[in-house]
Formats: sequence, structure tokens, C-alpha cells
Amino acid sequence: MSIKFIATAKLPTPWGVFAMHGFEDTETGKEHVALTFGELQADKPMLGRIHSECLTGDALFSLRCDCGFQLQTAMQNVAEAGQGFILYLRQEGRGIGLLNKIRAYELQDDGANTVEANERLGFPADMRKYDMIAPMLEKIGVHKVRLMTNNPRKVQAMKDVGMEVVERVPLQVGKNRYNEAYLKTKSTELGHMMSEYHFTEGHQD
Ligand SMILES: Nc1nc2c(ncn2[C@@H]2O[C@H](COP(=O)(O)OP(=O)(O)OP(=O)(O)O)[C@@H](O)[C@H]2O)c(=O)[nH]1
Ligand SMILES: [Zn+2]
Repeated sequence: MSIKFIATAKLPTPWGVFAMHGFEDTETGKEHVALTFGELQADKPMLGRIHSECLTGDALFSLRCDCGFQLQTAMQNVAEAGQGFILYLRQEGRGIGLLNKIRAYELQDDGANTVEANERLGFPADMRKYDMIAPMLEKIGVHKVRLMTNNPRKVQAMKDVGMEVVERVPLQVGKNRYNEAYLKTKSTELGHMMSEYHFTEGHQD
């Protein structure tokens, strides 16, 4: 893993002006982005999100998932807090890539759930890696985090790279009739912590 910082520029958004920091993973060629808002402080917990790329949800207004809603809400929350960050990681489709995600959606159109579809294509349910977050957070000066996520694996990934996750902030937005079954599968099969579904004990906070 070799993450190289490339450049910083302003990113004006409906919620305020973020700074956009570009990074290159020189091993994979992937281009990752860190957004920061306000002056970050290394000694204080910063509100933040680690967001995995979802072209369909983030850019094409798809209602099949909750990604676009989560991204918007996270950016708004950070701007309202006055300081914080979003890491936008280019691991589309939980790491299988856009075209394989479309293949997986085709299988889901025929009745498979999101985990079964990945498996039928020969992929694990979630192929994401998070080792790029350490050098990215180092560069933007974040060490303690209030992490907006429902995914316990992201909390663990942050701890694994030495970050202090002071709090997990739930991010349950954008539920609709097209993504209801997907959200349910995430909570029952992928361990996401979502309050409206029934959990076994291990899934509670
Ligand atoms: N393979 C596959 N990937 C999907 C599907 N739906 C969304 N994704 C991808 O899943 C990733 C988002 O992961 P989620 O599991 O929804 O949420 P998370 O980001 O892990 O957890 P939160 O922080 O709670 O949002 C993005 O990379 C999406 O492109 C799907 O049906 N199949
Ligand atoms: Zn999505």
C-alpha cells in the first residue's frame, strides 16, 4: 500500500466550502479523495465518514441503496458541526467494481439478495480493504473520530490502523420501497446496526 498525496483544492457544496485533497494509490492506480471542513484538530474527536464509492447511488440518484443519502447527510452534518471529514474511497460495489455490481444487480432483479448475488459471481460479500485510511487521515491530521456509520467492520478497520473511535454515530437515512430488502439484508447478513430490524445480541451497540 503506497498512498501519495497529490493536491488540495476548494470544493464548494450546497452545505459549505470543503477542502478536497486528492490521493493516489500507486500500487492499484486508484484515486481517493478526502474532504475536510473547517480547521481539524488532532487532539479532539472529529466527526467523519468513510464512504465507499457508489456511482449509482452517489451520482445517478439510485434508490436501490442508501449511499447517496448517507453521503449528503454526512456532508451536511460535518458542515453543521463546523469541522470534520469525509474519506471517499474508490472501492465501488464493495470492492467488485461497477460492471460486476451491475451484474450483481441483474441477479438481484431476478430475486437474489445482495450477498447471494456476489457469491454467484464468485466474489465474497464484501471485498473492501481499509489500509489506505491511515495515511489519508495522517495527512489531514485526524486521530480521534466520531464515525458516522452503521457498519461495525468500518469501526474495527479504524481501530486496526490505530485510530481512536470515540463514538459511532448512526447514519440511517434514505430508506424507501426499492432499498428496503437491501437494507434488511445488510442488517441480517452483513452485520449492519440498524435500529428498525431485529438483532441478535452481537449486533447491538
Ligand atoms: N456488490 C454490491 N455492492 C453494492 C450493492 N449495493 C451497494 N453496494 C456498494 O456497497 C458499498 C456501500 O456499502 P454499504 O454496505 O451500503 O454501507 P457501508 O458503507 O459499508 O456502511 P455504512 O457506513 O453504514 O453506510 C458501496 O461501494 C456500494 O457501491 C450491491 O447490491 N452489490
Ligand atoms: Zn449505493
